[in-house]
Amino acid sequence: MNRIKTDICVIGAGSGGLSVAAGAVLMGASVVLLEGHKMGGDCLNYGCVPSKALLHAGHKGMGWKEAHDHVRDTIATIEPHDSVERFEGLGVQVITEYGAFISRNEVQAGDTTIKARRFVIATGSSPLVPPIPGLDEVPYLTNEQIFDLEEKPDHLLIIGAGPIGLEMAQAHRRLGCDVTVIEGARALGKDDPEMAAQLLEALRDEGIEIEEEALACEVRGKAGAIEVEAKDGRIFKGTHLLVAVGRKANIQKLGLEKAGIETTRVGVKVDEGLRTTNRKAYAIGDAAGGLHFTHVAGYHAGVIIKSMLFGLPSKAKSSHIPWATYTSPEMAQVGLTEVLANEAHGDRVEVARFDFAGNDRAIATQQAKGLIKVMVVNGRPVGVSIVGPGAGEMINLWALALANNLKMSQIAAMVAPYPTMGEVSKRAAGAYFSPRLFDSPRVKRVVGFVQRWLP
Ligand SMILES: Cc1cc2nc3c(=O)[nH]c(=O)nc-3n(C[C@H](O)[C@H](O)[C@H](O)COP(=O)(O)OP(=O)(O)OC[C@H]3O[C@@H](n4cnc5c(N)ncnc54)[C@H](O)[C@@H]3O)c2cc1C
Ligand SMILES: NC(=O)c1ccc[n+]([C@@H]2O[C@H](COP(=O)([O-])OP(=O)(O)OC[C@H]3O[C@@H](n4cnc5c(N)ncnc54)[C@H](O)[C@@H]3O)[C@@H](O)[C@H]2O)c1
Repeated sequence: MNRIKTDICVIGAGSGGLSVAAGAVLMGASVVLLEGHKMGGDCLNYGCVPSKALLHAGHKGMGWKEAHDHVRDTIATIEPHDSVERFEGLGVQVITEYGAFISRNEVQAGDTTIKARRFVIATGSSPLVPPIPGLDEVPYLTNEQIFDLEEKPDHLLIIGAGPIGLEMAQAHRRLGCDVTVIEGARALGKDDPEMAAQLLEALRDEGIEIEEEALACEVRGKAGAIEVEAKDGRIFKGTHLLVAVGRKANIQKLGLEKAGIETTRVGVKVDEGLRTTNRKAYAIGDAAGGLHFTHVAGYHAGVIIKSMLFGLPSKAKSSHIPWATYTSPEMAQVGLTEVLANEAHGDRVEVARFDFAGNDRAIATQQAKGLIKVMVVNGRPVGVSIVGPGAGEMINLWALALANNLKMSQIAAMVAPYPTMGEVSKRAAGAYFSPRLFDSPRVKRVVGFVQRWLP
């Protein structure tokens, strides 16, 4: 039995845990990092990276085998960055075992007991498998198996039309599969309905069946012949089944009760500074149960490093966190949607819109279908929704604006190169000021007066 003492023990080497470990060790703390499965976590192995690689393969029209080789090559190219070797090179002590608390300040990992001044729970999440009758008797896939499918499904059924369901729907459709998505409520329910409608129309136009208000209630069949029955009796038939109905935090086997760490319905209970009910322990990323994104796990890492290493007050916010769905067209959001902005700010919300049809580059490159909406309160953006080609890149500007509480006048003051798709952001800011400048009798009076007197 080994015993180790360290400043910081990080449990989980995914997006969040790796960022904490690297940051903390480079700033002088001693760090032990525990990983029970694959370095890089969900994002590298079963999430962001393979899904974006498979979508790319679909967009490029690759064949099934080529597409899956591309997925494997992409992971292999990025893997060294997240590897045990790299982290040991940085000075982190990596233990490739699952860890669990045995007391308030000790974690057991294999035959090693780690006593640390601070712990970080960065154990991520797993696919939620709902208790749908019959599901446990048919072969089904989750994000942990779908990227390893050797054979091409003739007809992929997908339960859940969130980002996982729809990204996988488009990737598989473009790789030549029939695809039916079965959604219990509204597809892309967390996004702006007007934006989602444009994306759903595009997906349906390429032959993806998306059935909304179809709560899956029973699953039957066998490999190659699967049936999903919805609550209203509709029956969907396919050869393969992907379950993509959300996530559950990996917190069951952590011995949290031994450390006095409480949980909620969605993850570890944390305060604004991501501290758990045990003051020595923090929880970040998917394990903390909030927004499930790699960049959120990375942001959380920064928040707790400030507090753990420097003892400074530090709070995690979510009002400036962007996200994107990487279908074609893409859809992106930061801050409040129009509905949420209206709920929060009522009549004070003004919505500035600009259609991609008015963007010259979009016209020239045949990508003129898309929309940006900016929700503005007192001259500052509080939310931005974009659907269209490159939406995930365009949202960066607005993520900067919301993170720094910039004004619309500062966006309007930016000169954007012509012709770029990114000009839509400036034009949206322009749309906010246009009525104030061009429809204002006062402005017209002032200009008339000045013109009479100017030499
Ligand atoms: C299909 C899919 C696509 C996605 N696409 C995107 C995207 O495009 N953009 C985006 O921002 N997000 C995306 N996400 C979400 C993103 O993957 C997660 O939000 C992110 O990985 C969370 O990081 P994390 O560090 O909290 O957890 P993870 O990356 O899951 O890492 C947790 C690690 O902890 C390990 N672990 C668990 N328990 C223990 C233990 N007891 N001891 C030791 N180790 C343990 C696990 O093995 C794992 O390696 C996607 C997710 C999926 C499923
Ligand atoms: N591009 C990205 O950034 C990206 C991509 C994929 C995943 N992710 C992250 O992963 C998380 C999980 O994604 P997800 O798509 O699994 O979850 P989700 O919660 O976003 O969507 C799941 C959908 O399944 C539906 N559903 C639930 N039970 C059902 C049933 N019995 N029958 C039919 N429909 C049912 C829900 O109504 C919901 O619309 C996302 O919230 C996101 O944070 C991000």
